[in-house]
Amino acid sequence: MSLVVRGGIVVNADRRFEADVLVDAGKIVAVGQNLPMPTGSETIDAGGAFVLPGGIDPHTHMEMPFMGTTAIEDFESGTACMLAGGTTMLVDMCLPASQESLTDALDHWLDMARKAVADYSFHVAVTWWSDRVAQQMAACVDRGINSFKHFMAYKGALMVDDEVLFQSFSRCRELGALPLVHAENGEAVFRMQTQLLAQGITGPEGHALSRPPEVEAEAATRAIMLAKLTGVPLYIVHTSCRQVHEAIARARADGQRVYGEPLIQHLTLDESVYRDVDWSFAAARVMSPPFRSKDHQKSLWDGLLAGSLQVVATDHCAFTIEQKKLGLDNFTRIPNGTGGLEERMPVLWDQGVNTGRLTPEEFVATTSTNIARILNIYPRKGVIAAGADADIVVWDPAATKTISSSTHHSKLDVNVFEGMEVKGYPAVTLSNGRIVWRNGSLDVERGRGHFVERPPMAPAFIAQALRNDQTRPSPVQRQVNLQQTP
Ligand SMILES: NC(=O)NCCC(=O)O
Ligand SMILES: [Zn+2]
Ligand SMILES: [Zn+2]
Repeated sequence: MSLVVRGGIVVNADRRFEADVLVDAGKIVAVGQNLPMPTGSETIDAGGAFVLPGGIDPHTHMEMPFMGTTAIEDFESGTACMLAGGTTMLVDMCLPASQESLTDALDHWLDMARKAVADYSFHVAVTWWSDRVAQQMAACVDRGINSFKHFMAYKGALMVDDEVLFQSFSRCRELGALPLVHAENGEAVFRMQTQLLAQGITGPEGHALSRPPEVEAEAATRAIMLAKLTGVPLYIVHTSCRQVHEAIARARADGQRVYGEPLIQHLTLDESVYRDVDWSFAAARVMSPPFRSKDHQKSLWDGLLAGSLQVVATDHCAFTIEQKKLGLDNFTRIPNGTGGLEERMPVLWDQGVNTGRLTPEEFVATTSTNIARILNIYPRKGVIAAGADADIVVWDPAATKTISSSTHHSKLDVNVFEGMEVKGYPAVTLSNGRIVWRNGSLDVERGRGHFVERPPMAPAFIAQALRNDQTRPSPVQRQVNLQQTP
């Protein structure tokens, strides 16, 4: 069915303008003023509100098996709650176990995601290495995956060493696929955890103490150098601190394509939570990297403004208080992860746009357009333009809401933004041309989401390939004159 979003101000990453948006068969078919209405089409009156491309959250963990339990958000509840907050696509982490085939894991994640109510894609993790993994990476690329995740932390579980990083980054370069890293030195974390436990520190404060910014900075710098050596762009997930932001900015100033992804949690919540006397309150906020000081937060905001950090994500990984209690007497066993899928856009608008840190255009860039470009799905996603998927948010900058676990749509029993008042909220969300959120209620259908295939060789890779070619090592041609050799 066709519909028209009338009377709004379209905001794309490059500009804003008054326009109607005509939608048919799940696609935007025209953007302009006084568009003719096809007979029988529905009208959504935007009433002067902003009309934005739907958000893309490039970092989530639905149903993730982790630390002896499984994250409770599933693809149905996760994609539903994100629509309520204006996000219309997520990219989840598909995690093969050690020795498991990457394509088998991809099949498993595709199967779990069948119930999604909105669009999704996957980064596939490389958790071990062999020639078979190199072949399976190519098979994943053939199936629409153009990014591979590497964990430099979680010793004894997902963590990989420098050999795997070097091999996998090199393979990514051959395939035109983007390597992602969780940058924390897992060995240093493990040693510090052991020391802290020996000192009798067993509560959630130990989590933050065992993962200071230095463990993140060391790993991020190492990954950046390995990306330089292997000639591949790099994406650093959950960039949480000044040191990593500065390492990314330095690398970019030095001609490397490195992307940084702060989370909405790290931008707005600080480390004081881990010293709360209420164990459940502190444990609910345990995630890696941990929340940081206000100085680090400022650096992340500055990075978004400067363009040295490009994307705001959530790393939505939902564990209930009951699940967190696995670590009641040992912080190293508290399942790591927090939620944010539904809150990312409103909190970023409230603390970014309403404070003048971001323009509405920069808000669109950091929640949608930049990641669509990085993941090579632009302009299908990330823009309000003819031909794009009709993932559209009518954004009311005057709407207010107090965030609470009692009203959110996630399966979680806590909300790390509990009590936060935000101004700026989605009035209507369209997913593939269908109204899925209006007047504060969801109207979603299990299985309506599509797997979004992402082709390799994004423009950054084509440019990088040229540079790699021009800087290819070459042998010295020598004339060997045996007669003159003594
Ligand atoms: N971030 C976190 O604490 N949990 C999810 C797994 C990961 O991304 O490291
Ligand atoms: Zn991580
Ligand atoms: Zn994650």
